[in-house]
Amino acid sequence: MLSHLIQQSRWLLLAAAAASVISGVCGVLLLAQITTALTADASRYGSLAWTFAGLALAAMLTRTLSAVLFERLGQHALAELRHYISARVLAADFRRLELAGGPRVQSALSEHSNNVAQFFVSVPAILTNAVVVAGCLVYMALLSWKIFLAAVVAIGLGSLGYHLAHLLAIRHLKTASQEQDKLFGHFRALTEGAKELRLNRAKRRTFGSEVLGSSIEAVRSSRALGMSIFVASASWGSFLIYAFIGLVLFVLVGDVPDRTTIMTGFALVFLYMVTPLEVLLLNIPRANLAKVAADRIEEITREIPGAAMAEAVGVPPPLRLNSLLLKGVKHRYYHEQSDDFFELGPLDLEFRPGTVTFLVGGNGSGKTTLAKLLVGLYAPEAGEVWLNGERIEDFNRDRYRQLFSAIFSDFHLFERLLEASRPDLDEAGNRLLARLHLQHKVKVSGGAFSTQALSQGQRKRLALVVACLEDRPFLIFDEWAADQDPVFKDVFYRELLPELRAQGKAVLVISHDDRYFGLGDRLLRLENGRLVEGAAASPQAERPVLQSTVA
Ligand SMILES: Nc1ncnc2c1ncn2[C@@H]1O[C@H](COP(=O)(O)OP(=O)(O)OP(=O)(O)O)[C@@H](O)[C@H]1O
Repeated sequence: MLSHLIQQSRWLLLAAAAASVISGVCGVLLLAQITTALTADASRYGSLAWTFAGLALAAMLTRTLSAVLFERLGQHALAELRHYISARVLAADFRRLELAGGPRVQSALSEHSNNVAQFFVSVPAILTNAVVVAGCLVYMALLSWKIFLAAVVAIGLGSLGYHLAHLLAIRHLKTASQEQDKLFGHFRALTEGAKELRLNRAKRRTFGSEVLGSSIEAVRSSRALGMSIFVASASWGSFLIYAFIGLVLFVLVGDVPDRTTIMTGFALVFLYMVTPLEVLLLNIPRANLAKVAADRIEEITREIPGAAMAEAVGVPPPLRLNSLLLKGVKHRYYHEQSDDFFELGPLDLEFRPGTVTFLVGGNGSGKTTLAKLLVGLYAPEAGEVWLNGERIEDFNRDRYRQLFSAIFSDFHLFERLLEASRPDLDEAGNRLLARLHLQHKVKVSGGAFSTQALSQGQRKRLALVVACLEDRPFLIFDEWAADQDPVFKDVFYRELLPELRAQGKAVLVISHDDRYFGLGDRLLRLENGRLVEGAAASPQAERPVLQSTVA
């Protein structure tokens, strides 16, 4: 992931890196100028001053250039990652997305992406300071090979300590990023469960301290521990530098004739080198954190492989429904905690245009799962789906899904009506709003609802407006009427459903409103994942069920 981002902007990255390196080189040359000026004749001051001024200016310009370029690279990487993750989520197989879970995806899109982008902020610091440190070491090597060898030993010890610390720290950083995915789930509960948390003080307290609080703490402690180990290893590096300075100044230089001048020169080099070295050692952990975040993003996106979703070029011809057959289809959910399965099917069903089918059954009997299987959100684990004589498989499932409009009980209303291809969107939308008695509350203008601050039943009517605007051949309503008042329930069952039937739509209505079951053409009953025969309409049903076939 990180290497892909680096590869993608390699030229800009190279330019930024070159600017960082030049800035570091200018820093080292400035140091050389300073040490030369300390011992130079007054006659050379003029030329030294000009060189010094030129180098200072070049250092400032190249540092600014590299910082700006890296900042741009960081923002570019962040945007790229967000595009990439969103595209993966948009294309992901629905079931795999359900399994991966929203909070982990949210975490990848926000925190992990930010941490990866931070890499591009730490790189210039690492590069510039690495050049300064390397330059100082070379300068010392020119002065004395003994000092150079001592520096090599110090660097070797520092690297070994750093490597060991790295192995330990990375474990804690990984634990922190795993815990952070869970934390995003708790953040969601914080707003989505706001009502429940306010109504029950004990629940609020327990959630705040034991669930949310402990998760925040777990992230904090693992990350703090990981970063502390890195920082401690950076301090170990600094200590080695001071030990090295001591060794050079008090042991290696010895009692030479020109001791004061030499000592002054070395002291200057060392002092000049300490800050870059510390900055260097502190920025390497950030780059490591970016690596951990990039691995996490990769792991999450691997869990949500893309389903075949060819983007149609232009407007594809609308799908027709002549017949839709489910032959022996099955779906299974595995419940890890109880180590058991819920199995739906095998189901054999046929749907034809112009029919209204009621699907009934107790809670958890598999109605919604059947709807998800029917609309192609789940690929059948066994059996076949046939549309108009064509078998539906992975390669044509996305096209097949375009046959349906569905309102599930956990439906989502988008801010904009996304059926943008209709030129009469506003007009048709407002007509439908009037039919659903919402014209005084909401308008469609500029392709969007004027408000969504409505009751749940009213929002469901907006979802119905969207479904009607989509004008698909097959409509699915998952307990749509459950939130409607008796008057509107009547409108739905007695007016809208017959109208949809008359328009030749196939309609599947998941419902518990048994007094209306007689208005359908067919009644299907699910019990524990199996379709059962002998579905009977309620005694108050309005007219007999025309058919009760399980094909
Ligand atoms: N996302 C899921 N992951 C795992 N198991 C699930 C999932 N969704 C549903 N199940 C399991 O499948 C069974 C059937 O669920 P489904 O939502 O299809 O029932 P339903 O008939 O629509 O129920 P209800 O009337 O309560 O809406 C449930 O008992 C549950 O155990």
